Amino acid sequence: METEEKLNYLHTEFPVVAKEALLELLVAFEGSVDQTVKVLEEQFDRKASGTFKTGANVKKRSRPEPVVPEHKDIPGVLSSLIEKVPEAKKQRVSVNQSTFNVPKTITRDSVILYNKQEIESIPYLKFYKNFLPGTLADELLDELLAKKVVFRDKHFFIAQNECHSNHQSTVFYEKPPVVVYDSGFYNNGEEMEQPFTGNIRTAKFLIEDEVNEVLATRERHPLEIQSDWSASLCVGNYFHSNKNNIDWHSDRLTSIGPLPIICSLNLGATRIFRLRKQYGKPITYSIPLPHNSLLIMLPGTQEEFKHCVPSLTDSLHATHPVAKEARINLTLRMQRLNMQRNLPKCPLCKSSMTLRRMFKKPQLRGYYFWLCSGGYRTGKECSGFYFANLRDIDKPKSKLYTRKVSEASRWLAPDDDEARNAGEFKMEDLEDSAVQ
Ligand SMILES: O=C(O)CCC(=O)C(=O)O
Ligand SMILES: [Fe+2]
Repeated sequence: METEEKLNYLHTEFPVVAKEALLELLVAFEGSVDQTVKVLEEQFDRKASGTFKTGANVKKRSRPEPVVPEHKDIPGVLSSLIEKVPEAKKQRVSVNQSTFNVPKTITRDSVILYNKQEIESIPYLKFYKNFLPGTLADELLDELLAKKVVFRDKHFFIAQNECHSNHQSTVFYEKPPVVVYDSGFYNNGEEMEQPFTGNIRTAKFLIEDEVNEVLATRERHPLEIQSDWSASLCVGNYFHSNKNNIDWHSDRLTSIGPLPIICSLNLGATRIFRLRKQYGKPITYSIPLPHNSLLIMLPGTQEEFKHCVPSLTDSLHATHPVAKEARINLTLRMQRLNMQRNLPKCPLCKSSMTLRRMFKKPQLRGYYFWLCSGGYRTGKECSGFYFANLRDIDKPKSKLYTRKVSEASRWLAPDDDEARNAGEFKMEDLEDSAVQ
């Protein structure tokens, strides 16, 4: 049988498993359909679209069995399946100066990370399968599926063209927000924010405990939050089907500050989440995020990487017994409230400004700056710019901008020798690379 025929056969038998995953298994078993089928049978019902095998614990509603979070890599659907591949064939992949110990590449520029160990080979990530007690995750999913109407399109402008997102979003807050997330970017002028529900609050407490345990093991950079981490808001994204996606971006720092922690809780269908370094060799990491998985993006992730959820056919790795193709992603974030009280206004047009970090030129990489966001909101482009001086970021009153690069805040990744060795910054460097 030709590979294509084998794949078609496997796909008919296990329609819930994406072809990309089937191909990977097939290759790992050197083309043996029998062996591939054996491994697949351990995790999936044959010809049972959308239904995962739950072993002895088959439940009336085909729900995965509730699991008490142990915060270890609890064996689960795709990951355990891939772990059974005889030889994980690790190789070192060099990403610019960073050398992560990551698993086998699918192509030279694309790596799939399936389990905790593989995902955490990227030092900015923490991953937990079945993070919440199963009943809580299921209830949260049901609750959010029923709240479909509160999720709306986001509107914005790119190069003066009005755009709207291809997925729907909302923002949940602890109480009426002291400061609306991203100066109202998410609510597009409409009342869109929702109060935290009991289930979101419970999930938030469990996530906060985990984050604070992780933080206790790390050294903190002075620009990071210095207190305990506590999520003041939760951005919800609703992907009705595989056609919905979120484009490449890094999360806006304007209200959550530099070096933020963002916790991404996944409910419903398993979709691929992609990460790509902002500079250097363009390797893409693909991470299937199943129902009730938690991905913690540690400080530096937004600075160093872009991420997306593609709508390619292979992005849907598995449907969910209840949600089918629908996926809801909650990202918990902590606002830097004092910083938001002191956000600068554009020196040219007085609009609000967004906080970004330079990454293209090694001499400039790492400097934070403010850029006028007028164009993004209204379509009227404006090039208002300041360097960001974030030294007093958590003080109630502070001046967070400067025109002097010598006063600007900078963060470089620990392995970014290219930037460290790049020499002095020159004003000409700024002219052609500040706006990116
Ligand atoms: O849905 C996801 O996994 C990512 C969501 C995201 O990137 C965002 O809300 O900024
Ligand atoms: Fe994001």
